[in-house]
Amino acid sequence: MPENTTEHGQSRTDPFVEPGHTGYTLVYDAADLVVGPADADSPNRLRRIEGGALVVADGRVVAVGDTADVTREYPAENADTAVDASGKAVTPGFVDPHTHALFAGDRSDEFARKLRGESYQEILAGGGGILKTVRAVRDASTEELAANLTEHLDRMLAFGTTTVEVKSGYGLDTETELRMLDAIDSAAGAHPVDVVPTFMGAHAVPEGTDADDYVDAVVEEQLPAVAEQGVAEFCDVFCDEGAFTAAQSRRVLEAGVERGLTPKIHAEEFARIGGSEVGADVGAASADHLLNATDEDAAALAEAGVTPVLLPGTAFGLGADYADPSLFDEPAIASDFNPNCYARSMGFAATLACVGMGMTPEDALVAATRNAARAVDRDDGLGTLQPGAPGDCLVLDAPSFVHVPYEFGESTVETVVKNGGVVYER
Ligand SMILES: N=CN[C@@H](CCC(=O)O)C(=O)O
Ligand SMILES: [Zn+2]
Repeated sequence: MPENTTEHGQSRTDPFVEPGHTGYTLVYDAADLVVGPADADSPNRLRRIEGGALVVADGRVVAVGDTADVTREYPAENADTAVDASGKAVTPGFVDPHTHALFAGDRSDEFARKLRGESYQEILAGGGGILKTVRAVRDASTEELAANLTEHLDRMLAFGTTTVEVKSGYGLDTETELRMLDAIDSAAGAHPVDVVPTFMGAHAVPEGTDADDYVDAVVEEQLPAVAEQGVAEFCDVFCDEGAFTAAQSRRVLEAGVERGLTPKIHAEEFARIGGSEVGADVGAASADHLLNATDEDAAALAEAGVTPVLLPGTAFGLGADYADPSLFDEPAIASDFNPNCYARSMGFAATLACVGMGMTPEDALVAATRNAARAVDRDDGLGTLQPGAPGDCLVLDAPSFVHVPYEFGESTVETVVKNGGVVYER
């Protein structure tokens, strides 16, 4: 653990410092400091500074610019922590806006079954897939669930994720959905990664249950209990063939809005059944997957200000056609880490976004940071390193940010700074 950091490596909570005073973290001499998306009128997609420096105080970026200029006001010798980034790229921490990172059990057998030709939906219809994980989660204690999530958060942090959304949805009854959300809360409270909790009771129809009856239970029992406990920020639904219809999805999300939960929707993943339209109508923060979305869907989402979240790892793992990013305004990308998509790395998602979906490295980086922050309704500069933004950044063992997607199969992340504290060093 570096000096001047707390148990979890968080920065000291000194009051906001005046220039020249102590109480700040400095990252300096970066070969390629990526501040974030450039101004709309700039010819470049990203604002990048060669030889750049960054200062974080009280958890927020307070200065960014050329190292000589920045260190005149914030010298290295006065810093609580000074990180020499010579020859290295520095980027905002990754925001992963779609995961099912809390689960139990093992579904590696299904990987082999899918390779032999069984489809995801056939496996689900036969009681496997999500339903297999539901059985394992119901059997696990809340402590075991929290420990599982902590292990995944550790790995995600090492891969550069500093904010992650995590869904419930493997309980499918009030007690287990609440236990999942409690486990998310307890793992999150003891971990440097910021965790955004999402209630997803409408993830699958439990075995032996009528779908409409189950939607009644989600709306009348689960949602009120979740809202009363204040343990979720978003409400999500799997709107697809073999899961919930557009009408059922609308009902769940509208009920969530009434209870103060912001909607999200899994839309047009396997079949185009109207999820985008529902997402647009209910004012969802994001519509996710979108493999089968059309121009019309993309236009509806754009008009309603819904962030499209593309999940290239899912298509890769399923051997399916990727979503088409050119349809969408400012798409985000996410890992979709879950037992069906065992990929915790946003760097890998960025590689697939480039190689599989045809995004540029610039677009992939913005998708994994600023646009991903929008998908979880964060508008405080998260996903950028502009002054005022959270002090979450990555120092890469590489000379430019392009190495994030370029070096696939391994991670370029050498140091992770969260709220100004060094929380991971390789
Ligand atoms: N498609 C629905 N839900 C998850 C998969 C969950 C699972 O298979 O366990 C997803 O977003 O990919
Ligand atoms: Zn999902």
